[in-house]
Amino acid sequence: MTKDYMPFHASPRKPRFSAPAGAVDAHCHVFGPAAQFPFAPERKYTPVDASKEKLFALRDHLGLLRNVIVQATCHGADNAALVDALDAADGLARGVAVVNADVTDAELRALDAAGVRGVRFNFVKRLVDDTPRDVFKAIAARVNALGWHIVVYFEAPDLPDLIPFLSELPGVIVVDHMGRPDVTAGVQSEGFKLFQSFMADNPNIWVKVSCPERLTVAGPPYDDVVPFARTLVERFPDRVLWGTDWPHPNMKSHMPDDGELVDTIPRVAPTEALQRALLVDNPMRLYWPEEPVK
Ligand SMILES: O=C(O)/C=C(\CC(=O)C(=O)O)C(=O)O
Repeated sequence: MTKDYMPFHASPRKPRFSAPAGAVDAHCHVFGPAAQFPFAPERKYTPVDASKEKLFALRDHLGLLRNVIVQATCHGADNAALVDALDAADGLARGVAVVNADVTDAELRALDAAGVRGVRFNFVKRLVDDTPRDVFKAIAARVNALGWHIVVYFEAPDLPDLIPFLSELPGVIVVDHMGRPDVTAGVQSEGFKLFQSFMADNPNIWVKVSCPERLTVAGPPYDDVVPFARTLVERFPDRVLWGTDWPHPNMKSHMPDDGELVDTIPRVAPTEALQRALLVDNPMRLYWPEEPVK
């Protein structure tokens, strides 16, 4: 395990907020178990095992119904642990994979059959080595043909450089963790305005209003992050997703209580209509389009 790695919260409290029926945790991970699914040799961190059983128990404890499990960098492009979790989820989980340029069409089809609906491109330098943009473009075209979308993870200072590239990618693009704004700069900052105009100019850009625990400087209950998420939910109500980010790898300041994270939802989505869009309608449209939402 990475030195000083913080394990996930052992006993999160029950949220006070009751999520609407059918709510989706649209950003979470499974790690290992390493004995069965070894971590990637090129990884930048080694986490504590975070099993599918623990993830599904947390889902139930928090009053959520479904998960979108996102491949994390510690497993590289080996999606075996992700597929194992999808197989065990009884249709209640979908996945976002990581693939290399040499992935075969048969491997992509197998991931699709397992419930993968997106591919993740990671630009965060502490997590990955650089991937040439032509490689990402080629992968994007191939997964677009399967009807998948693209999830991108970057930090706010990298957005100006990435905009031309991201604008060329086909299909829906989902930005992780609000593009990691500097919350100390405030919602009126140039950086956050740029992010919003990027969304306004490109109707295919969606955003996860997730990860207050990583973005905060003030700490729980995340008063400094809530205005950012609320701004995006109110301005782009049909293009926002929410997720726990469990098991919160690489946290340094504190380990969040997942019950408290759920309780930020009514603060970022203050009406029932916004909560339903954020937690049910939007993720269902992207990940379970074949299921009628009641
Ligand atoms: O949980 C997250 O989304 C964020 C991560 C880890 C990650 O994304 C990865 O390893 O792929 C982070 O900021 O360290």
